[in-house]
Amino acid sequence: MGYFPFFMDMERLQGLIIGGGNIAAEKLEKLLLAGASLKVVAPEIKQEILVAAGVAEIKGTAEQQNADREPEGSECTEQEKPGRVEVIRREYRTEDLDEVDYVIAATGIREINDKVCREAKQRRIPVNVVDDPENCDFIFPSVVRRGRMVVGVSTGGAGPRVAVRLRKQIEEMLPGDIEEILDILARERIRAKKEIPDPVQRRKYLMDLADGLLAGLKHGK
Ligand SMILES: C[C@@]1(CC(=O)O)C2=NC(=C\c3[nH]c(c(CCC(=O)O)c3CC(=O)O)Cc3[nH]c(c(CC(=O)O)c3CCC(=O)O)/C=C3\N/C(=C\2)[C@@H](CCC(=O)O)[C@]3(C)CC(=O)O)/[C@H]1CCC(=O)O
Ligand SMILES: NC(=O)c1ccc[n+]([C@@H]2O[C@H](COP(=O)([O-])OP(=O)(O)OC[C@H]3O[C@@H](n4cnc5c(N)ncnc54)[C@H](O)[C@@H]3O)[C@@H](O)[C@H]2O)c1
Repeated sequence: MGYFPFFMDMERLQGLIIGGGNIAAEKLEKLLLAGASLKVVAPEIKQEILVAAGVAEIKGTAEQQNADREPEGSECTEQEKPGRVEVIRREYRTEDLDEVDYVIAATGIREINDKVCREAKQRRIPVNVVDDPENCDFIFPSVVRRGRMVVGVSTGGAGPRVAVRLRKQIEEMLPGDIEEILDILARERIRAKKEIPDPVQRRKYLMDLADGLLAGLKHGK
């Protein structure tokens, strides 16, 4: 195992989640915050995933939620809000991997997860198996988001609870205005690239600006 935290632009990739239960819903929610496009394939799909896909309304009671479900064995593909979540209510098939950039196996059924994992690896599609870190090509970190800033904490699978605790500590220590600071820096960066042609001067300008904004923060908070 040798993990490296690349920060991928998820908006460019097509993801697939096999399984539509609690863990699938959690992974989906995190990926959607990064603007991901995902297909979810499972015979039973949780209400919150259907809501995210735009194929169900938020309902109050469990009875109402069950009433929303398609009869078992029905197969239907419903295209949701453009480019975000598509739900396919049936069991996994190999061809689900067609044109997919990464896949998450979250069925809780060992044979199905193993099949997804094996077939993804055959196609060199990165795979996450939620209850089998040894077979994962990528694992999920505990995430802090503040606007453009993202922190991912991983213990390499050793202790997810530790990742959660560290994430909470990082959340507490972050300056409140970090989002605004990064918005200013992003704007100034674009402007500086156009208006300060000398790279040495540009670099100094951007470094001084960043240091100044952060210093102001330290004193202001
Ligand atoms: C960080 C987070 C992100 C997320 O889920 O997106 C995440 N797990 C979280 C929480 C959490 N998960 C579990 C507990 C109970 C305590 C415990 O078991 O330790 C808690 C703690 C809690 O809930 O407080 C149970 C658990 N998790 C895994 C297994 C299987 C195994 O280890 O074999 C089992 C046992 C299942 C069982 O026994 O039945 C596996 C994985 N979980 C990972 C990620 C990956 C490695 C991350 C790392 O580097 O540490 C990895 C390898 C695969 C993956 O999922 O990618 C998310 C926190 C989100 C947040 O709040 O910030
Ligand atoms: N990674 C983590 O952080 C973590 C934490 C806790 C649990 N887990 C593990 O995650 C697994 C899933 O948990 P859950 O609570 O989401 O389970 P769940 O029972 O709520 O959901 C299982 C889903 O798999 C679907 N499914 C079953 N057979 C399928 C098939 N052939 N093709 C496609 N989909 C199929 C079901 O329809 C359902 O949507 C469990 O094994 C659990 O131990 C992982």
